[in-house]
Amino acid sequence: MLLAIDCGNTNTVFSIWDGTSFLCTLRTSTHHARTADAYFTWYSTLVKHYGIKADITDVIISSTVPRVVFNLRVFADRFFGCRPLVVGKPECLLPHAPRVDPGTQVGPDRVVNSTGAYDRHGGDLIVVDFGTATTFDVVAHDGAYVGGAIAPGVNLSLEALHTAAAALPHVDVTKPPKVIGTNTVDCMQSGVFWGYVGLVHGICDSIRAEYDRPMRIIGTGGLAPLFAQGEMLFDFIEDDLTIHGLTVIHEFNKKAETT
Ligand SMILES: Nc1ncnc2c1ncn2[C@@H]1O[C@H](COP(=O)(O)OP(=O)(O)OP(=O)(O)O)[C@@H](O)[C@H]1O
Ligand SMILES: CC(C)(CO)[C@@H](O)C(=O)NCCC(=O)O
Ligand SMILES: [K+]
Repeated sequence: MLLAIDCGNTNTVFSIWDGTSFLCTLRTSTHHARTADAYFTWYSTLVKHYGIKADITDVIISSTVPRVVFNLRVFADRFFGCRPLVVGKPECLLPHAPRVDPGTQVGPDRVVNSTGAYDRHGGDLIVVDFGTATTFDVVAHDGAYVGGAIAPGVNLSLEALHTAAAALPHVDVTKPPKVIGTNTVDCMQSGVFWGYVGLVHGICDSIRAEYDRPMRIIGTGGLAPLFAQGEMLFDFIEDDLTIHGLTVIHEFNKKAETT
């Protein structure tokens, strides 16, 4: 069985894939100081809680935080006796190499999202991921990541408002009842919610104008469903795109090993 690990700047997701379906998905905050033993304590407690019989033989990791990879490697080696595949390392083969400026280190999550989206939908896509950053990944007709855009994440923007302005409270993102807010919280939520709706529309329209073929748009990340509410931003919404992409890359490497 495969343990797929998606480490973002805010959250880390572990998902167990038995080759047909995901047995469980576990989420924790990302901390570079978390040790291999701490990962295992957390992991084994939850796996036991859910009554899952997981015989992990393989581990694949995508990490936007380079420092966490060391402890995750130790975790894989110590508890599952395996050498993990790490997306972005030379030994981890990709079905489609990114086509970007020389020397660019594309975020592994963006490469993995592109792979997962291409596997499900074919090429000519824009993948919009609402994580710590809001990223736009352009997937070419052949499945390669060929660029995109990086904007501040939704929660980051709300946090920045609260941090920089003494009179602005901490608020959670939600769709406000109206655009014209009549109290501080509604005004902040309006600015961020409608601001991001406009940002996603604007960037996707501009990408489409710059790209020479029709494109479909896929929304992913925890906040995609919120932004999709009645706004016609996406052709598809997928909550497991990054983890799915990891299973595709793992499969690709397994096949390459045996041929
Ligand atoms: N299934 C879900 N339903 C509702 N909210 C969710 C869900 N998954 C995540 N969230 C929330 O949505 C936000 C975005 O989650 P997501 O996992 O896409 O990115 P993140 O973990 O914030 O960022 P990163 O992946 O960069 O660490 C988070 O604040 C998270 O608490
Ligand atoms: C943009 C983030 C932070 C989104 O998780 C990540 O993909 C990243 O660190 N990227 C590196 C730069 C790039 O993708 O071009
Ligand atoms: K993510």
